[in-house]
Amino acid sequence: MAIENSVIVPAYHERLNIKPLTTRLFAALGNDLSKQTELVFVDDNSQDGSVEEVDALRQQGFNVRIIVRTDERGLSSAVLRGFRDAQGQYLVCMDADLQHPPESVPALLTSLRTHAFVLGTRYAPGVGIDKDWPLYRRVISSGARLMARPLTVASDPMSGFFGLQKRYLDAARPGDVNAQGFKIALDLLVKLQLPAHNAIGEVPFSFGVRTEGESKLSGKVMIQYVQQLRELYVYKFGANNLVLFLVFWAVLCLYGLRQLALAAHAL
Ligand SMILES: Nc1nc2c(ncn2[C@@H]2O[C@H](COP(=O)(O)OP(=O)(O)O[C@H]3O[C@H](CO)[C@@H](O)[C@H](O)[C@@H]3O)[C@@H](O)[C@H]2O)c(=O)[nH]1
Repeated sequence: MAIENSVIVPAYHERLNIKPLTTRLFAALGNDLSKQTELVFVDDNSQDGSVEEVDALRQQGFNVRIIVRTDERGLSSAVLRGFRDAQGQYLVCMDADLQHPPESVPALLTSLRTHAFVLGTRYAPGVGIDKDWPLYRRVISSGARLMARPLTVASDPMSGFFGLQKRYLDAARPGDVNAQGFKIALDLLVKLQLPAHNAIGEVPFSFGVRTEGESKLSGKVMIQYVQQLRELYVYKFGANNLVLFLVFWAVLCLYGLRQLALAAHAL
């Protein structure tokens, strides 16, 4: 049976998460969907046994493979590499660390049949973010989301759990999509030529906490986000509206200070 769906997982030092993610994903897909779906890890030469782990799972019959990059590092560029290499027309991106539930992938794939882009969202009734996700990450995430508000109508553009139809990516100009940093979904939402109506579907999911390995979010990634935002504001509104960007930056600082003050008050 032809491969229609590719699930792309950027992975750096994620050996311990590879097996649970693979088994949970294919269990959630069930027999029929599993036959049409490949799982592709894009690893940046972790050298932690991830390759052997994937090989063992493939020998057990799972349609899983791993691309190892030796000349590049970074989440967004790893995702783009996986998308380029994918066999399927329906692409899903998710983190390796199980914060994105593999059980929600079938819903994303279903929604992709009728939408060009589907976003896994943590901001919908009945779902949310695990209470153990650190306060400083919540503050950063809320601020980052606020700053992206003028760029897209999507409720959770910071999400790393999303899908798209490959033809829209194929139609983008080479080099148009920003391969730096972590915020690949936001970049694609702004830059791809999506249909005017009913382009974006949303699938609510509950964001868990990582139990194995560590987050790779660093100060450098945050600076890359600010640079990316500046570029996106210019892309969408033109160079003259950079002032908009600065206003939002100011709002973000005030919001962050308010959240910190509230947190300090609660201690
Ligand atoms: N290949 C590769 N993968 C990477 C790299 N950096 C991170 N990854 C992989 O990308 C995924 C997410 O990285 P984390 O470091 O776990 O990110 P996070 O702090 O949990 O943040 C995630 O959740 C946020 C939700 O607020 C998202 O905003 C963010 O984009 C990311 O998806 C993981 O599978 C991780 O191994 C890299 O340099 N190279």
